[in-house]
Amino acid sequence: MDQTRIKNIVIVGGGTSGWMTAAMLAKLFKKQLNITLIESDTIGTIGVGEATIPPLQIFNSVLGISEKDFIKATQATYKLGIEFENWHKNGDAYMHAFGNIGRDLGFTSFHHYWLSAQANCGQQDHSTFSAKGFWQYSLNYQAAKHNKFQPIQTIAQAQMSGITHAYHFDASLYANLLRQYSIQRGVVRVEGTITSTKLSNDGSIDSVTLLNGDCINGDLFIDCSGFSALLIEKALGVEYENWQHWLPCDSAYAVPCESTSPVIPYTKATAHDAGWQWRIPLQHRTGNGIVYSSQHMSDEQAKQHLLANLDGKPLAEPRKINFTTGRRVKQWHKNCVAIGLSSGFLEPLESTSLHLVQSAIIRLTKLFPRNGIQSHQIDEFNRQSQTEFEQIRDFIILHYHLNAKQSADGEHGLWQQCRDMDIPESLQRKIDLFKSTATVFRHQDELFTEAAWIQVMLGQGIIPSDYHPLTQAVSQVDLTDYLSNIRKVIATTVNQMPTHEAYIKKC
Ligand SMILES: Cc1cc2nc3c(=O)[nH]c(=O)nc-3n(C[C@H](O)[C@H](O)[C@H](O)COP(=O)(O)OP(=O)(O)OC[C@H]3O[C@@H](n4cnc5c(N)ncnc54)[C@H](O)[C@@H]3O)c2cc1C
Repeated sequence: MDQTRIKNIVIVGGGTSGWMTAAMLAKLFKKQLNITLIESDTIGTIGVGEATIPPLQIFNSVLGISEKDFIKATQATYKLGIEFENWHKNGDAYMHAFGNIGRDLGFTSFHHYWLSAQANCGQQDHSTFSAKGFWQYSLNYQAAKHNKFQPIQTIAQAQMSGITHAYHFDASLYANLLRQYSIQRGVVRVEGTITSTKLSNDGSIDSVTLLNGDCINGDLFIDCSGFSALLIEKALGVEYENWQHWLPCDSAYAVPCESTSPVIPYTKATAHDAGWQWRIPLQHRTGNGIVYSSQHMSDEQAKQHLLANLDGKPLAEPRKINFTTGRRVKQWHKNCVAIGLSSGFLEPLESTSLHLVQSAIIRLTKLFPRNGIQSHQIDEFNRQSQTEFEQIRDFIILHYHLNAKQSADGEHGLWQQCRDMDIPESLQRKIDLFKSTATVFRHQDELFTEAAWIQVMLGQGIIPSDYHPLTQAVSQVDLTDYLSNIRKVIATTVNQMPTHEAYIKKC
């Protein structure tokens, strides 16, 4: 491959992915790179993507942006998990709360002890040991449902972990913050619309040309152009692997509404007949959207459903977004790396897109070419990206597949279709193992934790038929004490926490 020193970086797109990439490369590589970012005011950004998962804290901290500054600049709130309403059956609710649940004993995860206690509890204590009772052992869940928040690392006296949090934030304010940050560190911002891309003889990208005729050359191009995938697809022809047969929603309407009090510290994802609706509480407004399958719901029905189910007055007209779930077959091809929506899109259900942006940036940084781009670097980048996308895909399919919902269109309805579909073998193995032994195994770098998988599998109605034999090493009396002690510790801790709103006001 080319032995040229990689020095001139061109980022195409100024959405969240473009500015996150620019900010991190400028911070880490300092003056070693000349970074130019091209964004089009005429085209604008997608303007959604406001719920995150915990690792974003690390991203901000590497950039040196304090939590306090971030919360102020982006009107952010804290997020302790996602509540799934009507996903298993209408009327049911459960939460994917971040962080651990209970306290493991040795190598055996907490939920095995809880299942053992549940199996032996008799009639008298059924509320404590019903499936819903599991969340009494989640500090995050209890804090979320009591509208409390405080960063707590550990509860040392009980040897339990503390609060694990992410954020809800205004995506355009975050992009503004990172734009200022990047420009201060030498990133050159060019406003303009790209009309053509010139390729070199070896098929890599030589330059892009703007509507005003300016031509911008680069050694490495980062395609952050969103769903238009201007470079990776339109210029280089890299294919897209369509996953709609597993994740059939393909449309959304988004609309902000006035915020309501209290500002809750969790996202709500409420299933409806043909998809689901999100509620993302920010300090100054609530972000809402409806995600649906256009085969099962018309645009007008979706818009009306969304507007009829807002918690406050709408602040704008609902905006339509079309998407195709799937992934770019090669996210790095030649001298072009696709980051953000150009690299693929999974359902927004578990708020994973910005995390995928973050991890692609970290991966690119780790594999960053010094003298010329090597094919081994490209292959490793693509291998890791594929694994990551597939693991997250499986977790999201789990929510759709394990449902016991009735819908008006019966066997032709979305939920029946999702129940009946063949799922990836990797996911089937996980479900089978949990059903029969309550065990969850994750691959080393897998994003979603054991606690996350357990909550969604229990929440979606799996009752494991067995649990780990090591639970039998603890007497029934000790087991009861151990569980009641955890419940007490959590209740006391939550009781002492300030309300979410009070904590934000102090930021
Ligand atoms: C319905 C929905 C809900 C979502 N919810 C979440 C969520 O809760 N959490 C989460 O993490 N993610 C979510 N996402 C994903 C999230 O919105 C994106 O990952 C994030 O906004 C990054 O987008 P982007 O920067 O890749 O693309 P965009 O924001 O679309 O930016 C593309 C940029 O490229 C520029 N551009 C395009 N073409 C040209 C051209 N010809 N010339 C010059 N510039 C050009 C545009 O002007 C823009 O600046 C959601 C996505 C959807 C569709």
